[in-house]
Amino acid sequence: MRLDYLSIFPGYFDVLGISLLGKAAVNGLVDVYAHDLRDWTHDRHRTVDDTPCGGGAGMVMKPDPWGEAFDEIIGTEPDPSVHVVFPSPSGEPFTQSVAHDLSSVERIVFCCGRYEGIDHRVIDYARSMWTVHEVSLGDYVLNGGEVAALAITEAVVRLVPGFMGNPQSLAEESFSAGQDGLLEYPLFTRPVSWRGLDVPEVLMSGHHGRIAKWRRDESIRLTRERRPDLTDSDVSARH
Ligand SMILES: N#Cc1c(-c2ccc3ccn(Cc4ccc(CN5CCCC5)cc4)c3c2)n[nH]c1N
Repeated sequence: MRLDYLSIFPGYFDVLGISLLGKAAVNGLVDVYAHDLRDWTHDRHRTVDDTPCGGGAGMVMKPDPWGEAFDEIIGTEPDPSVHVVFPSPSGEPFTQSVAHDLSSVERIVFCCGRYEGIDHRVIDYARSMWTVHEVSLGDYVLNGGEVAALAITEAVVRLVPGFMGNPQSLAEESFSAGQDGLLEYPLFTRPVSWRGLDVPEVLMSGHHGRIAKWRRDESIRLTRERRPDLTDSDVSARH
């Protein structure tokens, strides 16, 4: 999998050389390339923004540098196998399902906007050439797309076959299909007693049926308390 990042702050992506992602890069599972959008400007100030047409606050990212960067990094021929991700406050929700779909893709290009966003013609042009995902991490405001691109990267790459040491742990996670969309149960490890707090006895019983039931009940309880939106009527009926 090749990952490209286009940003006026390419240094954000230095972190991708650390930990598991660094290991994946070393193992050849993932190739990471960060690009400075200003390398495709031609004026003395390396300008990437301008005032919004129609007025309004802030600045908008000019289309020209993006177009020239696309030509050099991706190419000038349409190729639907290239997936271009635009993190955006007005994007569709980024979900585990989207992460799963992207984990089988060979090439992803992250376009990280700043200011008030990117001239919309850049997204329209990208849609005419490649497969585009305009996604939002959630209902809160970031200052740009870089942090979102890092989060999306981690969510996607950990699903790439061969990346995680123990693929079984992926199957048991919240939001993965196998859990009925329920939140994960509480986790415990040794010591059994810590500052007057004990591991629930059932988990030390060795009785796998009771343990499985306790975990299921906890997942249902937590989901009903914290994420009623995840417990549709069908799921509720089953629990
Ligand atoms: N993913 C994701 C994101 C982002 C995100 C992603 C990409 C960019 C590029 C620039 N910004 C800054 C910004 C912030 C707010 C606005 C909204 N406007 C402000 C005044 C009228 C509406 C426009 C841009 C970005 C923010 N924020 N939150 C998420 N979940």
